[in-house]
Amino acid sequence: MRLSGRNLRCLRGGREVFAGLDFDAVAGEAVAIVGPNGAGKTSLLRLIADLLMPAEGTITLEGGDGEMTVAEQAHYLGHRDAMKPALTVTENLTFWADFLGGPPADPAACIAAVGLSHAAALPAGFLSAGQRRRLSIARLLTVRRPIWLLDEPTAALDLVSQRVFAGLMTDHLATGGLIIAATHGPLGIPARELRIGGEA
Ligand SMILES: Nc1ncnc2c1ncn2[C@@H]1O[C@H](COP(=O)(O)OP(=O)(O)OP(=O)(O)O)[C@@H](O)[C@H]1O
Repeated sequence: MRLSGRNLRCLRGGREVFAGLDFDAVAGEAVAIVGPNGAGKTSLLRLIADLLMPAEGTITLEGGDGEMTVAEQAHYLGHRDAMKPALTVTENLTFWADFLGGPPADPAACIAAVGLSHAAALPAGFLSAGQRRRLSIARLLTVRRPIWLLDEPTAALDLVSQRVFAGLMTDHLATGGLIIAATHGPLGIPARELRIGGEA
């Protein structure tokens, strides 16, 4: 599988954020998008996730499911954790599994994988920032999608959780997945750098 972008141009609010941007990511590989604040790291992830339209350029996927869009084969984990605060941790995951479609993994196993079993019955609104992020990471595991698009995924994670997450990313890559992550810090796994907008 190869995900590629060619000659991408991105406009936000009528202003050019970047132009002429190329990228490639292949199965088994992590790409870290780095660059200063406002360079367009989140915007690039949103272009790939089909949440924004490029002003120019193309995004193509070779070796994926030809009947599905890139977005349908991707998980997008934004820097704001998307969850329903009144639903419990387990109910949030069940909701996401239904919403995303496809054969769901066991919610209890996904919750255990991110170390949240003790909070499974708690409303998500009661979770700390790091626990919310761990619940978002559990969403990546509920339904298998080969492309992970991650915006500052390690923000709010303590060192133990960062190591757990690194293990989950390594497993994902080892099973043919690919990861593109916007990050200001180390991702915790080997990653090829895609720098946009010059030095941070
Ligand atoms: N909805 C919007 N309308 C207008 N401009 C926007 C909008 N969203 C983002 N921008 C602008 O687009 C530019 C790129 O933003 P983006 O969030 O992609 O940058 P980033 O590299 O992820 O930044 P950071 O490192 O601070 O997270 C910024 O100048 C931002 O102000």
